[in-house]
Amino acid sequence: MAIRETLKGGKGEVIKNPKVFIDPLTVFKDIPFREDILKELAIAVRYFVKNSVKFSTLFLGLTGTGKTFVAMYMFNEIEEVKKEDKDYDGIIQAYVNCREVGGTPQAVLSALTEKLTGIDVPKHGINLGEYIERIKEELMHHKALVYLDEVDTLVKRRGGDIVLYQLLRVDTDISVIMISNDINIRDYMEPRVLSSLGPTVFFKPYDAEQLKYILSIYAEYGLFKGSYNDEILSYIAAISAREHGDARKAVNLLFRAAQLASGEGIIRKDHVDRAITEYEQERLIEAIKALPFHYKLALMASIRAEDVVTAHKLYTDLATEYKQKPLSYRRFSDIISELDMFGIIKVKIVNRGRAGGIRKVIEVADKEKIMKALEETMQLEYEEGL
Ligand SMILES: Nc1ncnc2c1ncn2[C@@H]1O[C@H](COP(=O)(O)OP(=O)(O)OP(=O)(O)O)[C@@H](O)[C@H]1O
Repeated sequence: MAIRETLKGGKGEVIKNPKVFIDPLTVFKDIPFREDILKELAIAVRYFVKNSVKFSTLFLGLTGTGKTFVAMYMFNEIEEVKKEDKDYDGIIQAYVNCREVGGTPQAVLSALTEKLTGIDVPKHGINLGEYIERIKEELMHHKALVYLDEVDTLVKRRGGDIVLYQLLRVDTDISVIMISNDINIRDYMEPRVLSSLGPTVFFKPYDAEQLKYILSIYAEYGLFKGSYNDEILSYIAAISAREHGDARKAVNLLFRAAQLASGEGIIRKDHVDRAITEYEQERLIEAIKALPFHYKLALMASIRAEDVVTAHKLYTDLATEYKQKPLSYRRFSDIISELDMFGIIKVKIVNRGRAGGIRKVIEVADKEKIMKALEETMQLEYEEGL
């Protein structure tokens, strides 16, 4: 019976329109707290379209500060303006997430060429200059606006910044918006790349007040009236502003809490607390999946062992099993300390009393979940040759 109620979405339902949370760009008419950035960008785009003044810009800011949101909003607005203003007719837009396509210069350039020309291009066996040539050819009669998201993954690859340089300097009408959440991205660029890069736009973290306002819009469009109150929004906003003002976290927490409250008609603090616990666990799993291979081996050994000495023995066996040269005890100990600092494991120093010396005892919470995450990624990495 309860399932039928849930299927029908009747009494006690909290979420009016989930699309607001899943695809917010379909709802947001403008983007609060990012109006100035959007206006400046719109002016640059207009000069580019109407007066052929090329531009490039770097959106820089921590995660969840609205960089991709602003870029995609602009993308959509330009597509709309195309319908009204003839000058925009010949504009081609291409959005590429550098990490998602693989991050290498080859992968990014082939994805970009494909998007700009609309033709499949080989992903291997063709040199980088040829991609640029194909882009140039296509852009003899068009102008292109290129969005390179997570561009830090490209820049950190060998030759990655040179690809950017070529794109920025190519003798065609191409403007580039780059997006990065790595604040140090510019340290990875050669001086000549840096000097051809346009201005950097900083996305400041939202404060609790701003996050609350943002949440109130999601709640207004996405939730039923009366299913939330001011305190709940303030609570989520305060928590999301604590590390840094991450709107993604705030919106996710509200959506998850609303799902947990489904059937109960109102979001309570304990729904939010459960959503936070889940969120933190997911983050931990993500962090574990992103660890370097030997850290994963060390973590796996730590789960099975009680102290650091035993863990090192197990680690050595594991490394051999995975055909890796084991690291020394000293280096292993450093890794263990780092895992402790990340909060993934806990190392406690226990005095052995009269026998002398100390024993470093390892404690790991959520062993099963961590093990599962490790097994999933390690096998893959191993098969792909690390
Ligand atoms: N000003 C805003 N108004 C409404 N929602 C926002 C705003 N800023 C961010 N968001 C929400 O936060 C989510 C994350 O933002 P976005 O994808 O732009 O992050 P980002 O800065 O690109 O971070 P990352 O570097 O992690 O990709 C968006 O999908 C959107 O739901």
